[in-house]
Amino acid sequence: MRICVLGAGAWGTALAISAAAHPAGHRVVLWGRDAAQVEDMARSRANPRYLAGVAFPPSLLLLSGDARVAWRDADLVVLGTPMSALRAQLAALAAAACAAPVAWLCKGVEPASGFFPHEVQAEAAPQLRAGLLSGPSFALEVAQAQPTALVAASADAEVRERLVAAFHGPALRVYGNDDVTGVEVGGAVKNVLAIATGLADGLALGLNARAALITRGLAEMTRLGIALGGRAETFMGLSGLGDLVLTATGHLSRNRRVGLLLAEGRTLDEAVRSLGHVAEGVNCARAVVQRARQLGVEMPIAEAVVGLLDGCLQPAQAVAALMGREPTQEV
Ligand SMILES: NC(=O)C1=CN([C@@H]2O[C@H](COP(=O)(O)OP(=O)(O)OC[C@H]3O[C@@H](n4cnc5c(N)ncnc54)[C@H](O)[C@@H]3O)[C@@H](O)[C@H]2O)C=CC1
Ligand SMILES: O=C(CO)COP(=O)(O)O
Repeated sequence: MRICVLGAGAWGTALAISAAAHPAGHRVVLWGRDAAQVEDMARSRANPRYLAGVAFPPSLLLLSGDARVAWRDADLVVLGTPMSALRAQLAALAAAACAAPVAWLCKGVEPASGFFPHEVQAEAAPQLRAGLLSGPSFALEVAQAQPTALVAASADAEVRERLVAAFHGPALRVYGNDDVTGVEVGGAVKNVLAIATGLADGLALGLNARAALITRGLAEMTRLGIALGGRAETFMGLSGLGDLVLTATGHLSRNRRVGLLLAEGRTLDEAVRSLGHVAEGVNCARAVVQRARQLGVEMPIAEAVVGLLDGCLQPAQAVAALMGREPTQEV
């Protein structure tokens, strides 16, 4: 299969490495917008800026310049860019009449519209055959071929099958799911919740607090997802509970790291700048909460994260606000 990955950050590069090493012998092109970075990668056969210490398989092709040259022969186009690039990339693919299935990797909500990725696609590029990959997957571990399970979500069975054929392999299990809304809500909300657990851990609030945040956070994610049309069981799966546990507890998470840095007293700007990578939870927390409010869905943990990010709440006030809520039923 000919696979084109657009976006040479951590996750796009990791999946390109994984696909290029696949026993099926896929022909994989990794496209990056920064010509100098792509030149360096082609020379060093690695992406030290985003994935230090991982060598590229010999067959991986690197390209920059006109993205159409990279994807025009592809059987599958993968968008390895953040949420902020999604609308423009989809519109460009649709305008150039891309016939191959397109799958995005970004996890979040568009800040201006409050749209989840499939809603952006429905508006910007409805003619594309589309889907996404999600689930608990730190880029570095996938690039190192450590065992990982992902979800390929699409309403279109052929798109799901294409994603499975492209990526399912010895170190990567890829499960299909037609609940696109549920999978996307899990991926977006877990990033917001990871900021909360990072903050709690940074403040040394204890393991009980972390478990409470994860569990009640899962309840918030599930309430929002069901209100948007997702299925309850999706939130108990890889893109829900699975990715929430990984991101809320794993030291490789950028979103969790933002919470840890805020707990140290760093400003949000300092925290985000020090990452050198995108932290989607920072960009989309407010839009997630606004979407929930419109639907009458209660998300107190996500609301507290927004208060912290906006500077309206200090960490101790956020904890007091959550602990001071009226007693209520668990379910
Ligand atoms: N890193 C990870 O472990 C995982 C990341 N994701 C998601 O994948 C998305 C990308 O994340 P990362 O690769 O980690 O981010 P990153 O911060 O490592 O890299 C982002 C890349 O996108 C490029 N980019 C940004 N805007 C662009 C545009 N308009 N056109 C072309 N390239 C553009 C940047 O130059 C950079 O190379 C995010 O939504 C993230 O939540 C999902 C699963 C795992
Ligand atoms: O989505 C991820 C793992 O599944 C990566 O999470 P972070 O963006 O917080 O690093």
